[in-house]
Amino acid sequence: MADRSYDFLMPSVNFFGPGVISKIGDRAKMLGMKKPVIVTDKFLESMENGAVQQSLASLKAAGVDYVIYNNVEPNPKIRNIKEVKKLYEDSGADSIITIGGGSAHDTGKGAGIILTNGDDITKLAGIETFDNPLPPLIAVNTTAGTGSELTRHAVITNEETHLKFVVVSWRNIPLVSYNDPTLMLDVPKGLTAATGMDAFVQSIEPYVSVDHNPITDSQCIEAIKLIETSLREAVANGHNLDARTKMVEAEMLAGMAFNNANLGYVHAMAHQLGGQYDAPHGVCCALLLPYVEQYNIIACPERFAELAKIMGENTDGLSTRDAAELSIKAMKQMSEDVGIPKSIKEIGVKPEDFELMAENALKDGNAFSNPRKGTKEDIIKIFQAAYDAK
Ligand SMILES: NC(=O)c1ccc[n+]([C@@H]2O[C@H](COP(=O)([O-])OP(=O)(O)OC[C@H]3O[C@@H](n4cnc5c(N)ncnc54)[C@H](O)[C@@H]3O)[C@@H](O)[C@H]2O)c1
Ligand SMILES: [Fe+2]
Repeated sequence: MADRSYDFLMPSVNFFGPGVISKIGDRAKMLGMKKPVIVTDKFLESMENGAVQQSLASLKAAGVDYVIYNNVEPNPKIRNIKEVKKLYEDSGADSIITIGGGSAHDTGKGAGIILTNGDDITKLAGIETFDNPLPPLIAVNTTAGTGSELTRHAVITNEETHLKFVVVSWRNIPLVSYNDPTLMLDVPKGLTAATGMDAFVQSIEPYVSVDHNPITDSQCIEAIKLIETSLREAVANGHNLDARTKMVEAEMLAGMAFNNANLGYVHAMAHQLGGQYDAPHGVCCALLLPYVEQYNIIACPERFAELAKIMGENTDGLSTRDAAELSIKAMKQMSEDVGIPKSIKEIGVKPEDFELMAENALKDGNAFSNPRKGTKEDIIKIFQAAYDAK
């Protein structure tokens, strides 16, 4: 473990539970918001009685004016944050409300960053790279999920270079976030699986990260237990409110854990697949997870043996190493059960891109907390293993 001094970041306020969204108008007013830009996409805007329509009704009832940006794209691009900035300035807005999954929140954070810190966000990749606070930001979360509604990360894709980069700052943490599981009841199976696997990976990577501490460990352990008992059910039976609620609790715990203990090579490599092929983030993470962690086992076998137990494997009488291997088996089983494809080949990844993606993965901010230090050749081998998987 690294030295024992660390900052610990928590969301300031998260309103949690069925129906909490109905109060957003009053809260926005309490925060002094007069005209927020609503950052979302057309699909979410059109959902009958969905997160956007419920939020707008509540804002109207509270007398809060708004303008809508409805062009959020998955793996949000620099053009998206510039469009939000322009709308904000042209309309005389004073705040931001993001409604959606990680892409909506990161678009809102990215726009907030360039509104107060200059136009070129590519210069701000890294940790604590800017000084000025973002405009007031509320995040209404509709996936379980990235945890972006409460994290200090903004993940943006440069559409010209196809590089996905992360701007990390405590100033990115939304002032207020909403996690109302009733907004997630109609998330389709594939999206439930992909976003749930993202939360799963975000509870495993901080657990084995070099930056883990007892607080993040407890968050990871509880998140994994919740995911083990509820993700399969949420995929099989989306209208099960109990399973959806547990998945939201899990994604929040995972978000808080990686906000502090950071991630690892799964995310560093998944960002390359997202940037290069515009592939869904959770699917990329799930496809890489067992192969990265197989590589990581020798760095902390006892942590992986503990993971196996937490995931419900019977490790009685096994050596630490054999128990650790069971955690990899459990990761693969979870992916298979929720219907994730088997290999990165199936999502169109091309081996000729491995070398460049490996180079860039090692520069990604998430690479530094990985428990085993790899070379470019190691990362290429991991991509190859995830490609050959059957
Ligand atoms: N900032 C962070 O801390 C952080 C952490 C992990 C991942 N991310 C980033 O977040 C992005 C992925 O976010 P995501 O996985 O939440 O997906 P997303 O935000 O990209 O949304 C994917 C799709 O799901 C739809 N959708 C969202 N909510 C829905 C609902 N309730 N019902 C039906 N459809 C719904 C959206 O319209 C969209 O088309 C990636 O860019 C990833 O890199 C950010
Ligand atoms: Fe993630």
